[in-house]
Amino acid sequence: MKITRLTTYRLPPRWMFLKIETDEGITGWGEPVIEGRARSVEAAVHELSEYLVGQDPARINDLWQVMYRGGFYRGGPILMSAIAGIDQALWDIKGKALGVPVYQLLGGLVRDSIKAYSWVGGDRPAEVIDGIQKLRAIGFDTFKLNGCEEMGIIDNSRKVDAAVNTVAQIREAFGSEIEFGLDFHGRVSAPMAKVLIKELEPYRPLFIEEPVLAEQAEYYPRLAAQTHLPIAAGERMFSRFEFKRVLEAGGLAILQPDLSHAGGITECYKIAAMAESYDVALAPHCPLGPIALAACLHVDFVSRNAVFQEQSMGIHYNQGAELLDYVINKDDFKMDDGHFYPSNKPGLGVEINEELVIERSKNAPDWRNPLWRFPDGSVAEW
Ligand SMILES: O=C(O)[C@H](O)[C@@H](O)[C@@H](O)[C@H](O)CO
Ligand SMILES: [Mg+2]
Repeated sequence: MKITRLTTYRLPPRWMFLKIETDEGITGWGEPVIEGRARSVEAAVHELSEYLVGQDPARINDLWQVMYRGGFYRGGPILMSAIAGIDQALWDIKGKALGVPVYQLLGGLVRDSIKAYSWVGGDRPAEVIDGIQKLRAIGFDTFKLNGCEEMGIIDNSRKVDAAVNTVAQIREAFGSEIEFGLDFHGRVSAPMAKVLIKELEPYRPLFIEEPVLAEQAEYYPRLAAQTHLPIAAGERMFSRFEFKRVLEAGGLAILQPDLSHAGGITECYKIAAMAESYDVALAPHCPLGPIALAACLHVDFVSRNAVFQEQSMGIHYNQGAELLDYVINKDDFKMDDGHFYPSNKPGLGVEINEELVIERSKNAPDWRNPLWRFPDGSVAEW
C-alpha cells in the first residue's frame, strides 16, 4: 500500500482534520491542530507530506522517526501537532486495513470503560453550579473549571477569596457527590500558586492543573511538597523527552499529554508507559474534536494508569460546531453513566461526514484565544 494524498480541512469551531488517502482506497483521518495556530500546523503537515506521499503507511514507526528526526530541528507545538495528526491517520489506516480497532493493535483492552469529565464555567469561572447540575443530569460526576481569573504575579486577597468562594460554593451545593479539577491554566505565578493551593486545599479539588506554566516545571516538585492535592500537567509538553524530565523531577501525579499535540498515538502510548513506571496517572488532554478524542480513548483503553478522559461536549470553546457534529454515527462515542466504552469498529472507529467537512471548511474561522491584559496594560496569561 502507498500513501497518495494528504488533505487538510480547517473547520469550525477551531479544529483541523487531515485525510490521508492510499492507492488501495483505504483512507485515514487525523486531527493535527494547535488551537489558535491551525494554519501553522497545516503548513507543517504539507511540508511533511512531501516525504510521506509514496511511502508505505503501515510503517508507522519509521515514518514517525523520519518526521521527528529527519528535519534536524524537532519538537514544539507546531511540528509535534502535525506529526500527531498524521500519526493518528496512519493508525486509522492500519486498523482499517487489518479490520481491527487500534486498541487491539496495542495489545487489547486493559479496561471495559473510561470515566469522562466535562468543563464547566467558561474562561472565567461563572455559573458553575448550574453547569454541574445540567451535566449531572446526563450522568457526569466529574468536572473541570478554571481555578481563577487573571492572576497577577503577586495578587491580592480579593482574587484569592474569589477563587476560594467558587469552590466553596461547589462543595456547599454538592458535597462529595461530585469531583472537580481546577485548571490554573498557566495563569498563576509560582508564588501565587503556593498561596492559592494552600487556600483551596480544604475543598479537596480532584487535581490542580497547570499550577504554573510548563516553562516553570521546576516548581512542580516544590508545589507538590507543600500540598496533598494531586498536581496535573502536560497539555503544553510535546514529546516523551519533555515528559521524561518532569517524571524524573517528580511532583506530577497526573500526566495530561494531548493526543493532537504530543506526537499522536505512537508517542502518547510511550508517554503513558513512562508515567506508569513512575506510578503517575494518565488523563489525556482533549478540548478538541472527535478524531482527537478517539485517539485518546484508544490509548486510555490500553493504559492501566489512565484515570479519566477530558472531552469537549459543551466546552466554552465549541462555538459554531459541537464535538460530534462531523461524525456520521454518534454512537461511535458510546457513553453511559459518564463513561466511554470501546467501539469495535476498525481503525480509530470514527466515520467522518466528509461532505459536511468539505462544506464547513469553506468558512473556517481563524480562531484565536483572547489576549488578556492587566489593568496596568501588561499582558496577562489567559
Ligand atoms: O485543560 C484544557 O482543556 C486546556 O487548558 C484548554 O483550556 C486549552 O488547551 C485551550 O484549548 C487552549 O486554546
Ligand atoms: Mg488545561
